[in-house]
Amino acid sequence: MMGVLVMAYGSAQDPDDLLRYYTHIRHGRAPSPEQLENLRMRYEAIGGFSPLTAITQKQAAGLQEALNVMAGESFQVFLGLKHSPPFIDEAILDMARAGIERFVALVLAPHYSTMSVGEYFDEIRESLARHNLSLPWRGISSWYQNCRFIDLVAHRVLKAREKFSPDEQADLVTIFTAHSLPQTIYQKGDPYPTELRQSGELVAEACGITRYRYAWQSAGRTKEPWMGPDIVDTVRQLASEGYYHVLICPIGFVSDHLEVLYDLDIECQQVAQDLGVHMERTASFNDDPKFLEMLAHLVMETSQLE
Ligand SMILES: CC1=C(CCC(=O)O)c2cc3nc(cc4[nH]c(cc5[nH]c(cc1n2)c(C)c5CCC(=O)O)c(CCC(=O)O)c4C)C(CCC(=O)O)=C3C
Ligand SMILES: [Fe+2]
Repeated sequence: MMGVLVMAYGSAQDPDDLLRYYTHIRHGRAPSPEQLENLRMRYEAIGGFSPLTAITQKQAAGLQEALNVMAGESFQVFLGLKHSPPFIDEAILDMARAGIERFVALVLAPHYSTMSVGEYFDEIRESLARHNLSLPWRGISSWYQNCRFIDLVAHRVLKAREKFSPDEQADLVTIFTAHSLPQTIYQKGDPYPTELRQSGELVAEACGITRYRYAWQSAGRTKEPWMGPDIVDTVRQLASEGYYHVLICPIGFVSDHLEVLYDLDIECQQVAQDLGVHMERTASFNDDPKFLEMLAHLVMETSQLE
C-alpha cells in the first residue's frame, strides 16, 4: 500500500481558535490585539469562519475515491494540515501506525516556493526525524505545469468570461494571482515568481487570450516589503489605463478561503466597484471531481517514478 500525504494550509476551527491559529502562522509569536481583531473582522465578513478545512477534507476524500477507481485500492490517503488539526505530524504518525512503507507528498498549492511548499516538506522531514521513522517519500514540488491542470483552469477562465458581454470580452483583462511572499525570496532565486508567470502563459495560450497580467494578493501585514504588484493596485492601474472589465484568476489557490472570499470578493471587489470596474473571478476548484481526478493522475504518475 502506497501512502499519499495530502497537505494544505488549515484554518481556525471556530472563532475561539483564532488566536492559536494566528500565533501558529507567525511561528509562535502572538499577534497584537489589533492584528487579532482585524483578522476576526475579516472572518466575520465571510460568515464567521473559513470553509477551508472542510473543503480540504472533501478534497482528500475525493482524491481517495478517484485513486480507488483508477488504481484499485493501492493508495491510502492521509490528510496533514500546516496550521490546524489534523497536523502534518499526526498524519505521519497515522501512516506509520497503518503500516505504510512509502508515500507520495502532495501540497494543495500548484506553485513551489521555499516559503510555501518547501515549508511543508521541511515539516515532513522534521516529523520523521522526531519519531525516528525512515519511510521513503517523494514530494511533488509543483504541479502548475500539469496539462490536465492547465486545461481545467482554462475551462474556468472561459466559463467566467461568459459573465461579460461579447463587447466586454473583447476588452477584458485577465489577471492571474497567487499569494504574495516577502521580497527576500527574490535574492534566494526562488522559482515562485517564474512559476506564476509560466502557469498564466500556459492558461492564456490554452484559452486563446492575449490580454492578461500577473499580480500578487493577500500580502502579509508586516513591516518587511512583500512582492508586488498587488492585485488591488493592479485593478486601480487598469482603470487608469481605461480598462473597466477585469477577470481575476487566483491560480495559486484551489479552494475557497479567506484569501479568495475576503481579499478578492470583498476587499478588491469594493475597490473595483468604487472605480466603476466590472470585476469577476474564476470559481475555485474545491471538490470538483475533475480536479480530484487530475490530482489522482498526478499521484499515480509520481508513485511510478523510480
Ligand atoms: C505562500 C502562502 C500561501 C499559499 C500556499 C499555501 O496554501 O500553503 C498561503 C495561504 C493561506 N494563508 C491563509 C491565512 C493566513 N496567512 C497569513 C499570513 C501569511 N501567509 C503566508 C504565506 C502563504 N499563505 C505568509 C508568509 C504569511 C505571514 C506570516 C507572518 O506573519 O510571519 C495570515 C495572518 C494574517 C494576515 O497576514 O492576513 C492568515 C490568516 C490561508 C487560510 C485562510 C483561511 O482560514 O481561509 C491560506 C490558504
Ligand atoms: Fe497565508
